[in-house]
Formats: sequence, structure tokens, C-alpha cells
Amino acid sequence: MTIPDQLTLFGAGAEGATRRSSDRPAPTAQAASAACYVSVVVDIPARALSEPFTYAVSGDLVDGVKVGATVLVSFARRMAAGYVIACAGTPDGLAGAESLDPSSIKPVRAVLAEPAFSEQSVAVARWLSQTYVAPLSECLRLFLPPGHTPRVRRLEDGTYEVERASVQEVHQRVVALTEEGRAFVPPERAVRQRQLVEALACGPVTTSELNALYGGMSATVKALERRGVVTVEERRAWRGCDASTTLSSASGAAPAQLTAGQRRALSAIEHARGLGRGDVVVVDGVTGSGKTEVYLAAIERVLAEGKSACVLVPEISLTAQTVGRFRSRFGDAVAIFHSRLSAGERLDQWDMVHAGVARVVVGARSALFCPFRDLGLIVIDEEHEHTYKQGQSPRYHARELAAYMASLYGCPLVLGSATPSFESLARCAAGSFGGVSWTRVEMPERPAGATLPRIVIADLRREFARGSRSMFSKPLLDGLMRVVERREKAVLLHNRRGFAPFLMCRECGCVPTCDHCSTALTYHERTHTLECHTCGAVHPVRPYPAPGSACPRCGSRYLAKMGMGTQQIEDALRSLLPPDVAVIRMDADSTKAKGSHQRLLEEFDAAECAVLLGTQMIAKGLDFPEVTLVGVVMADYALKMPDFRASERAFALLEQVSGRAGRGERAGEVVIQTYLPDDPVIRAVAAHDRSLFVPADLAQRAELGYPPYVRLVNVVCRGKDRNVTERYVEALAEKIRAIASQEHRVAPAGASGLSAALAADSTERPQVLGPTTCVIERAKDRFRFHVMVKCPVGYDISRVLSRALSEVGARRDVSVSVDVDAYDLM
Ligand SMILES: Nc1ncnc2c1ncn2[C@@H]1O[C@H](COP(=O)(O)OP(=O)(O)OP(=O)(O)O)[C@@H](O)[C@H]1O
Ligand SMILES: [Zn+2]
Repeated sequence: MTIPDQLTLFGAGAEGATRRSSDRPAPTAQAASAACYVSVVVDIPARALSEPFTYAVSGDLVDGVKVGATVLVSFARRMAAGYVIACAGTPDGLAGAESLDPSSIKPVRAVLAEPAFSEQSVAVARWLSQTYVAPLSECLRLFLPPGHTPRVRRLEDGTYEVERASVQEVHQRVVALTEEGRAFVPPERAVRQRQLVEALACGPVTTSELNALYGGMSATVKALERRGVVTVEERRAWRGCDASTTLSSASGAAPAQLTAGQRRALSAIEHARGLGRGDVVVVDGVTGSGKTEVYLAAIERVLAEGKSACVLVPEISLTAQTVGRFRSRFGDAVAIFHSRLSAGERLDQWDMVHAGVARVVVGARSALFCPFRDLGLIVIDEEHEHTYKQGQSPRYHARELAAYMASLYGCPLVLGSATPSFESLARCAAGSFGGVSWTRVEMPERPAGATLPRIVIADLRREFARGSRSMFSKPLLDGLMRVVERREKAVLLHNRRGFAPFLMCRECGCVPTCDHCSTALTYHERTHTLECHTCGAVHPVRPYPAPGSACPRCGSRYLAKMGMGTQQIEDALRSLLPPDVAVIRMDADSTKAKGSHQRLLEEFDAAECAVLLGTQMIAKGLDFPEVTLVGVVMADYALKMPDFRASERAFALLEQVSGRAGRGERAGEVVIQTYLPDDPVIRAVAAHDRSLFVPADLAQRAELGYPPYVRLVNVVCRGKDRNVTERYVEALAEKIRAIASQEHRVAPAGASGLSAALAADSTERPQVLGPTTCVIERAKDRFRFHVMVKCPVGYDISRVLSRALSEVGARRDVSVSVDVDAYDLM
């Protein structure tokens, strides 16, 4: 799977590509003798070029030109790479090309790469392009082998060059005993031969391994090969398969018996598989209830039928632990994808899937673009995670994409979480969405008698009133001391997410919130203002210790800026705990180097008594039975984010991190430090009962018009010139308003997923809000403005946006990003 090695040089093509309405007929010799015709999506990323163009394929190229191939074509007086998305014997066989005169159709110039994607992938790419308002070429590129995006460059002399793929495959030579070789007994004095035959007795070994083990074995191998004792075969080497770990919990032996919950979940998945429609099963299992085991068991059955499976896990939990569990169960059949792989490793893992060597893929969201054969199951673990939303174009959400793929392939989609997203909860409550059923299966218990941990809420207001200025409350301190005494382990979460700190009254716990939006106000240091990031309201403020600082609720002067990082806590822990207790800090700073993530976890695993301190990256997936204490240093960071999803996110984070405690035989305890002990989210976590906050939060979202009851689109325009950008965004907003008021478009059933039950509550027409400046007003010297659109769940807003964008037209000096179903509104 490579682009031809040699540099390919072409003279500048004078003719343009054949547009749909054939305006410039220019017959060529090749075109006249075309063996077939193809639809090609030209890889020039511009929205206007999203649709394919028709080209002719001459006889000598016809074998290489298939759906999924990358070809070189001339386009508008230049050369460009393009992707073949359809083939036909005559132009009539291609959508949109029926009226073309065959003699006017330009030829494909060369084949750059053999087919990488299937017709089903083309359907997925089209769906992505339409739903997320992204160029089709950009969506197709996601399906190419990693590192193999072709680049066509124009040189100074007017010729063109195709840059070759930077990543190449590697091969190794594998030595094996032949049938006769098994009976071969080397002579007494032939030491080398005896070593070789012994080494091969248990199976084939690579020449590099042999040389490393015994030093210079090549001559012996050659000699025995001549005598027919061994064979040497050149084989593709699969990089990225040798991640070994010392982690104790990374083995995946199947449990003797499944719990009742696990059996229920498994039979719901089997039922959905039998129906073959792409139904969705939400496995709503408390932390440590054995969700992974459900996935493993379901995958076993899929593999037994000769199909393949895709498992998405959040990037951060793609640890040796998770990977180990899958590899120890399915061995070589598992390919892994995460961002810490090298380019070569990524290519080889991709090729393992392409070659059919790996039939289970475990990876971050982009694993969905693997060249699967006969996909039989998609699993998304921790489906509520926000990392499943892609931050760059196409800004897809893996859950929505997977749901589309499931219906396309007719395989079930399994969404697992202890804290399912509100989107999934609402769809399960409605029973169906997008034309398929959404079923929730509860797994309320941990296996083997393990129980959920006891939760203690430490009220920091009271600690403050008692005169304590320490970052550890009495319950947390006592807990840590018990861990030290009993030589156990603790996990401490300190989540400093977001860029803007907030203000909080240290006496009453009040965090100033917006009168109109129910979101926390963000403190802007430079202007000394509190601002609402939803509606833009601004209030001047003087936080403590400035004179005149006053809490808006109780008048206390201790209206303080909240801000404390993990490093400060690490120092405090080290001076507090005896030196033989390992303190391991895991955050973005300490995990920069490749493998550091795994190394820190192995260190924690190996330690006799230890505290693992970290940001949200330690909250999920970790399965260490010796952890008996979990501490949350400051829950309020999560609670008071300026976002309508703040409560949902905070609950997920606190519930997940709590779930790290008491997973083994010893019971666990969780201490949550907060100034807001009465917040419904805190109460829900304390009781392990989400019904204490979810219904009220959902009701509020329905009333204020937020997802999951509406779709939310954020269109951001960026430019160096403030006025130009502002005028552009105003024109765009105006255009969206105008088109939206004409079009009452509801997506065709099943296309983007309409459920009558969910749409009923939403407003009838799209609401266009803004334009306003973004929360982050200026970034990298560019001014940022945005327009937000709220629309009913079934409304085809993407179409409106595409039309508005093409009617307003692109500007070189303003970049536009469209985020459909946006999560990040900053
Ligand atoms: N049926 C079972 N019997 C005994 N032990 C089990 C069973 N199923 C799972 N386990 C064990 O229970 C532990 C928790 O399982 P697992 O990690 O799959 O839970 P989870 O639901 O994915 O947890 P979390 O959401 O907290 O990551 C693991 O050590 C696993 O080996
Ligand atoms: Zn507001």
C-alpha cells in the first residue's frame, strides 16, 4: 500500500477538468478509447469543490483504477490528486455525468495508490461531509493509510511533482523448520546448527532475533536452508505490536461466571446483532461493574462469525492496562491506534486491518476510519467523553458517526458508561432515534462482592470557618494517614481545566453567576470584569485582596480568585507524607514524553504504598484493586465551568474518579472537598444516584433550549483585520437567517437521526444568535467572532449552512469553521 516510489514529473496540463455541464469540449486520444469512466473527488480543499468530477480511464490503467484508489488528474490547468468514488462502463452509469459528451471527458493521468477504501467508506465520507459541512476530499482523506496523503506540488519550472509517502513498510526475514527439518539431528560438533534447531523448535523466529540471541547466525541459516532443513521467508513486519507491560491488571483471563447485569447486557447486544439494523445498546454500568468484560464477550462471538469489531476508548485510557486486556484475550488479532504511536507503527497497524490480520481494532476516535472487513460490532467505551468530538474539520462526534456506520453495516453499536451522556439518556428514554432502537441496560453491581465506595463530603466553608487554611480537609487528611498506616494506595484528583479562573466567596461558597444564563461568570484578569460567556453580560469586579472586594451574596471581602495547580499539591503531599510513600504526579506536564504515561502507572502499580495525584487523566479506566482512598481536592472547578453542560461533566468526572476506589477486596472511601456541599451534583455523587440532578438539569435545558433538545451549531470566523472579519460574519449571519426563514427542512428519516419524541419539545425554526465576539476574542493575532444556531433536532441545518457559505463566498483573509453539534463554545 504505497504511492510509487519514484518521483513522477508531469508537464503542466493545459486543459481543465470536465465540469458537469461540459462547457469546454477538448477531445483527446485517450478519452476516445476509454475503457471506463470514474467519479473523482479532487483533493483541493475548498468547499465549492466537494462534488466529484468525471474522468475517463484508458485501457492500460483500468486494472488499477477502482473505488478507493488515488489518481492523478488535471484540473483547471493544474495537476491534482483525487480519490475514485465510483466507476462505470459509460458516463451514464455515474450520477451527474449522464449528459456528458464522452469525447469531452479528460483522462486519468496516473494511479498514485491502490484502493484504500470501500464503497461503504464513500457513503460514510459523504455523510460526514454533508452532516458536518466539510469538503468531501477532506473526509475521504481520513480513510487513507496513515502518512500516505499524496501531495502534488507545482515546481518553479511549471512541472508537477508527486511527493512520495514518507512512511514505508518494513520487512523481516522469518526462519522456520521445514517438515523434514523436524526430524533433522545436527551432528555432535555442529554447535551452531544445534542452537538454531533448538531455537526454532517452538516456532518461527526472525533473523534479527536469531542474530541478537546468538550473534552472526546467517551462515548457519544459509547452510541449513540449502539442505532443506529450514526455510527463510520474507514477511511484512508489524510495528506497534510489542508493547509489553508489568501492570498486574493487564491480563484478560475471562471470569468464571458473568454477573446477572453482564448477562443482561450481553443478551441485549446479541438481540441487536440478530436484528442486524444498527440498533444501539447503552450499557449503563456503575464503575467497576465489568463493562470491559461485556465488550470482550460480545467481541468473541463476533470473531467466531468471521467478522471484525471496533472498540473506541478515550485516548487517555488507551493505557497498557486496556490494551493488555484486549491483546491477552485476542492476541495478534488486535490492532491499536492512539496518538503516541510513531508514523510507522500507525501505518503497520492500519495495514494489519487492511490485510485482515487484525480483526479487532482498539483505538481513539479515528479508529473508525480503519479499512474494516465485514464490521460486526462497534463499541464506544466511556461514551460520555468529550474527546469523542473532533476539534478540527470535519468536526464529527464519534458517537454520531458510529451510529451512522452501525446502521450502514447493520451491526450493533454498544455505548458503555457509568455516566451516560444526556444525549444517550434522552434517546433511550424515547426508545428510538434515527430509525433504530436505543436500549439502556443497567449493571448496578460490581462483581465478586465488591461494593461501591462510601462518599464523604468535606465542606470547605466549615474548614475555613474553623481557621484551617490547608488544602487538605480533616477527613481527607485522616484518610491519607490511614492509607499510610495500612500500606495501601490513594488517588487524588485535582482538575484544573479551562483557561479562565472564577471567583468564589471563601465564606459562603458563592460563585457569581449570570442572571440570564445560569452559567458561572468568568473572571478576566486584565479588565477586572466578570463576564458571561453565553450572553456577553459584563460586570466590573474587584477580587480579594483589593480594597472594596465584596461577595455579591454575603458581602464578605474574601471574594477570591480560585487557582491552584497539581504541582503545589504535590509539594504539600511530599512534606506531609513519610518519605517511603511514593507520590506520583500525572498531568499534561509529566506525561509529555512517549511512554511516560505507562511508566508512571507501572510505578504506581509496583509501589507498596503510594499516592497518585493527577488531573482528569487519572479519573477513568484505571483498575488498581489496592486503591482504598480517592480524594477530590477541589470539586468546584468542575462544577462551575461556564457551560450548560457543566453539571453533566462534573458528575461524570466525580463519579468516574470515585469509581477508582474499592475495586478489590478492601472497601473504598472517597473524600470530595467542596464549598458547595448542597449542589445537586455533589449530592448525586454522594448517593451514587444521578436521579438527584439529571431530571432537573434536563428540564432546565428543555426550557432554555439546549441540547439534547435542540441542535447547536457554532460558526466561528477568524481574521487578522477586525473590521473585515466582523463585516464578513455579519453578512454570513444575515444569509443564514434569510435561508433558514425560507427553508423548513427536516432531515429525511434516518439520515441525521430524527426522533419525534425529541423533536416535539424543540422550537420549530432555527434561531440564529449573534454574531458576537467569541469568549476567546483574539487568538494567534486573529480576531474571533461567532454565530450560533439553535435548531430542532431533526432539522437539516447543515444544508442551510452549506448554502449560506457558498452564497456569501469565501474570503482569503477570513477563515470560517463550522461546528455542528458543538461542544466547545469558547
Ligand atoms: N463476572 C466477573 N467476575 C469476577 N470479576 C469480574 C467479572 N467481570 C469483571 N470482573 C473484574 O472486575 C474488575 C472491573 O471490571 P472492568 O474494569 O471491566 O469494569 P468497568 O465497568 O469497565 O469499570 P470502569 O467503568 O470503572 O472502568 C476487573 O478487574 C475485572 O477483571
Ligand atoms: Zn448571561
